[in-house]
Amino acid sequence: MSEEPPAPREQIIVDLEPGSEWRFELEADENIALRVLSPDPVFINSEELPPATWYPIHRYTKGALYAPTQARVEVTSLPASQYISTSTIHPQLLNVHLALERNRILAKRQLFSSGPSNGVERVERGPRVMIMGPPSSGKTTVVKNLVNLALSSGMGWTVGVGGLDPSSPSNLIPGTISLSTPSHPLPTHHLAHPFGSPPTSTPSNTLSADIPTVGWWLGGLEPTNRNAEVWKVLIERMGEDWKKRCERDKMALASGLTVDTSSAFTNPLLGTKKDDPKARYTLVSQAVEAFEIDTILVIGHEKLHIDLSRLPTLQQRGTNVIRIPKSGGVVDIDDTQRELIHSFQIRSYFYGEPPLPKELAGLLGKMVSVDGNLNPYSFQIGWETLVVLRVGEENSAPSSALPLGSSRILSPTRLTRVDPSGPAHVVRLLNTVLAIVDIKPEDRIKPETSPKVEEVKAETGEGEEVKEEQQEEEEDMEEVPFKEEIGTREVLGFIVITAIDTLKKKYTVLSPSPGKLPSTVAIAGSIEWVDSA
Ligand SMILES: Nc1ncnc2c1ncn2[C@@H]1O[C@H](COP(=O)(O)OP(=O)(O)OP(=O)(O)O)[C@@H](O)[C@H]1O
Repeated sequence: MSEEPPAPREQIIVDLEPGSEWRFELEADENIALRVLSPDPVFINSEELPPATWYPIHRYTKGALYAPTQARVEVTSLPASQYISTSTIHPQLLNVHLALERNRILAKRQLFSSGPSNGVERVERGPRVMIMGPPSSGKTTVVKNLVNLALSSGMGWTVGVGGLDPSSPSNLIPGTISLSTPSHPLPTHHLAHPFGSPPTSTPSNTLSADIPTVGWWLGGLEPTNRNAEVWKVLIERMGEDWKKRCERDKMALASGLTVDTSSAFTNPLLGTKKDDPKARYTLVSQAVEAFEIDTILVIGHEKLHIDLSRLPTLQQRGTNVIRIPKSGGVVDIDDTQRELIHSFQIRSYFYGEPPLPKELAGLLGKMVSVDGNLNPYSFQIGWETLVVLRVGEENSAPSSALPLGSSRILSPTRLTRVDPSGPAHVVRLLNTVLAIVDIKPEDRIKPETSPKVEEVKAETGEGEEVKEEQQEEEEDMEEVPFKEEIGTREVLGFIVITAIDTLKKKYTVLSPSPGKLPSTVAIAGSIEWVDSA
């Protein structure tokens, strides 16, 4: 019996007026593809859609097509939630882009020519812009648009993208901050990696070009007062990395940097030391200093704009604070959706990006065949072999365990080795995502030079008692034979602990590719993942 040929597809057309946006929100069962039928270009997040070719967009994605001139687009199916709006912030984003582009061109001229400047304004480096705003204000979307505008200009820029939002969406696994350097416009096919996927050991996918990316592991979804010191060190390290990159790559220096931020940046009191009550917006000042940011774009939020314009640390540096409107199309992402995005991003790290659904396969031809070829690998590794560490004060023994009147002086980025034989509710390793860090021979410290836990006695007159307790505490804590610095080092990759065998003393871990782990020292945080796909 021969199969019946598929019914001819109904042609669904979206007509766009000049300067309008077609906004869509795809649900769990909605996958679409679209193609431009009219002669003029149509953009998605400032990436030009290839003319006449189908462009797939996966379920859950939310976004908008923008047509500067009259346009006609064909869609495979109409999402339940979609509408056309003539209110768009594209002209404003274009104005910002043109101002940034001018600086890039002047910087390039300055950096690549040795002759006198002949009265032309001297600009030593490309623009460094940081985007700020409350949750779901469109920060990531603005970053993506500005980066794509620069990468589409035909000038060969390699704009740095700073991901200072360890929550969602980020470039690597949630819990990471990242620095990437795309050289082609970033596509919008799905929500796993809005800034392009980093190269992993898994085969690359045509839907999200591999983008060179370096990541640092915070191990949490946002900067908080508890991880503020670790955050500070990570930002400094990332800033140094960017500086070094610019020293060896003049084009990167001329192209500049665009930084996405966590909405926690809008909280004036976060990360501020208790002994400095006057300090405000410490997270902002730290980032501005680390990356030598010259412009902050504030989305919407009038008070934040005024607050930052008056901030002495920014005034002293001459940082411009500019307010841009919030797009009416930005979708409020609730907690359930955020969890879904996080889970999706982690799954994509291990299993690759989602395969295209069959109904789009015929339309997209070759694009489909590369999906689903990924080779994640699960294996067992002994507790003694895989060294799992935690970074920071919050992971050390509780201060309440110390004698009355005494307090502990610990380095805020100290390392603690996690002992998996401890009580499960304390150890919390099952389903934990671990960041693998590189260890060199010089990172190991000899036992006699290992840092000891120090305690100071408050003036209570109970000296002897405190000393005794201190010794017990020291004996209980396992010394970590590595320099503290490895805990905030750039990461090599990620694994997840999927099972713990307490009898055999082994972890089962999932890695994105077969073969030996690049290092057997891993940092745990609070990011957990269970594959529910
Ligand atoms: N003009 C638009 N039309 C339709 N959807 C949009 C538009 N602009 C942004 N969105 C969508 O709204 C959602 C929130 O935007 P975005 O992630 O840029 O905000 P954010 O401020 O970075 O969020 P977060 O709170 O995670 O920091 C995203 O799914 C994005 O694709």
